[in-house]
Amino acid sequence: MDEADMRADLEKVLIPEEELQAKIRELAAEIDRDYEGRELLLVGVLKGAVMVMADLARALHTPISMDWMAVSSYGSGTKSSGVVRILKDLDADIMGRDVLIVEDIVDSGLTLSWLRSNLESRGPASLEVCTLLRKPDAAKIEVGVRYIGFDIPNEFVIGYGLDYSERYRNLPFVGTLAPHVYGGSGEQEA
Ligand SMILES: O=P(O)(O)OC[C@H]1O[C@H](OP(=O)(O)OP(=O)(O)O)[C@H](O)[C@@H]1O
Ligand code: HPA
Ligand SMILES: [Mg+2]
Repeated sequence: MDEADMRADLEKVLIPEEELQAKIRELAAEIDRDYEGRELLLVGVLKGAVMVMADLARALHTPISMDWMAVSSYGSGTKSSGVVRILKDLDADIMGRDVLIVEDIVDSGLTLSWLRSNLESRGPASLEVCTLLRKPDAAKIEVGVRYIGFDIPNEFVIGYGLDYSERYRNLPFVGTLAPHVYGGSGEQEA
């Protein structure tokens, strides 16, 4: 698939690149203020959070380390299965550390809710969450999220780390997928 094909699969651009980057700088400034004098462990959730993690980490002045977890609840489709599997665990022990989970999106909240309690049980000094996107109308469970980039409508989105069947993660903006790509309305089923 070439770039023209990829763009033909797009329905619309929801958040342009410049807006994403400006928001990440805002979030970083807020995080810098909140963690002044401390050191942060950023925990990126693979693979979707790779882009947010890379840009957020570079916008922060707070000293950070990075670690990664891979969990999967979506498989290749557009609906959360609700079953969370650890595909790759953290390398580091987070006991006594200030930990910030970095996510691309909180959709049903099932992934994050599970991840938050999993990491909480490992005894960090503090545990907060930063997500670029959140879908308030899709929430099946409420999860505490301290830093939120954008609240978006309940549509399946792609780009800037977000995939549909592993594609489109490298788009520099967030967009919605044309229904012809997956034969759906775009609304996620409950
Ligand atoms: O709030 P939820 O409904 O649980 O959905 C959010 C999660 O789903 C996506 O990950 P996915 O399982 O697709 O893996 P990926 O990051 O590798 O694409 C996304 O990156 C979040 O981690
Ligand atoms: O809207 C979405 N797009 C891509 N991946 C996702 N994972 C949860 N929600 C989404
Ligand atoms: Mg995915």
